[in-house]
Amino acid sequence: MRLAELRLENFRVFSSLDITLSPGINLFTGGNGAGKTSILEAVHLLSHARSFRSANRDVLLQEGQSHLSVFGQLLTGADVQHRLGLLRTGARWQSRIDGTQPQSLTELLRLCAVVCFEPGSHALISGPAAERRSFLDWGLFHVEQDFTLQWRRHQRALKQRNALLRQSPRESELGPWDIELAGAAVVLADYRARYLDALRPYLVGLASTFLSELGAVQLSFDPGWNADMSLLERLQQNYARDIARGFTSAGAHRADWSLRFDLASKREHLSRGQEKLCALACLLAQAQHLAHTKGDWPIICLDDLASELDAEHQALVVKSLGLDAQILITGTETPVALAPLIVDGAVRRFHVERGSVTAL
Ligand SMILES: Nc1ncnc2c1ncn2[C@@H]1O[C@H](COP(=O)(O)OP(=O)(O)OP(=O)(O)O)[C@@H](O)[C@H]1O
Repeated sequence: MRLAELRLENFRVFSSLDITLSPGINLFTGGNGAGKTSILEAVHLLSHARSFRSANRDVLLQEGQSHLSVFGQLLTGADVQHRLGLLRTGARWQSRIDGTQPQSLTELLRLCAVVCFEPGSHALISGPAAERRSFLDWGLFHVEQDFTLQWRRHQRALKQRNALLRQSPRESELGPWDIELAGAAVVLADYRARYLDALRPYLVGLASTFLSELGAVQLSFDPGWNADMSLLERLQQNYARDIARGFTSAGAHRADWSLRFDLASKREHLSRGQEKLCALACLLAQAQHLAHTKGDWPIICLDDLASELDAEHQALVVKSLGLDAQILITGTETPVALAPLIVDGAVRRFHVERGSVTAL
């Protein structure tokens, strides 16, 4: 899929922006604070309904303005066209698909898939487990129709059980919620384990290309509870502890996964640059898997590529990008790895300067 056009109004430094994007590589260069990352942030917003740099969507609104909009004309691999919009008026956010308001924002997010590598992406490797869970869950949202339903069922059961735990319940009162929660958690764990299995060949390939010095890579999955007993038994065994703490201590909400290299057995053995390459391998593996399962590449955003990776790794990354994928890259300078592609005319270049963008 690709964005043919991106329009922004009152989005961060951009009062008004309207750009036509190439279906292939798009490069945005400009000085610090020009607004390059904000363009990728807007594209990411159409896919995730949140920014990758702040949990607070209010900061996206241009200082002093009361409304903002992000509009994208999306073309899918099957040549289907959609006009996607996210609007904020006052404190209210609304979504639009082809001019009408969908029943839920999920409909819009399902249409547009964007994978984004940015300076904070190393959190996927070194950050909390929640980062890695949402990586799996985002991929599953796009490849498994039923996943969202199951995820919501699990969230509901967890919320109810936790609410009950805070009221010092009798053990018998927890029973029905244990059954509901354990049932939903087992389904989620199964989805997640299978998804990680499906990613494995892509991830192993990319990780060994980007990080060949670290030897073979192993992937492991932790569903969020020990396999020595069922989750239902575990929940029952943890009653006293869960009631004392007021929350459920084991289950799919504690799931995690990890990558381990033969020659760097602990995560702490990785340099910051290696963590970033590892995260990039995960994100591109997710993009490749999505392309092969859905027959359509997600849009790939690479923020500040040249300052994140050395020239050798930039070249490896550029080589491993899907030829059919739309790619948006930012940088204060042109990344060296893109120079040959620019000579071939394969890159559409834009100059960004404090809130305005010029196609070069
Ligand atoms: N809500 C806002 N309203 C107005 N301007 C904003 C808002 N949020 C950020 N800015 C401005 O937008 C610019 C930041 O843009 P962005 O982070 O996209 O720049 P960049 O080109 O990626 O910079 P760098 O190369 O330094 O990372 C800054 O000039 C900042 O002051």
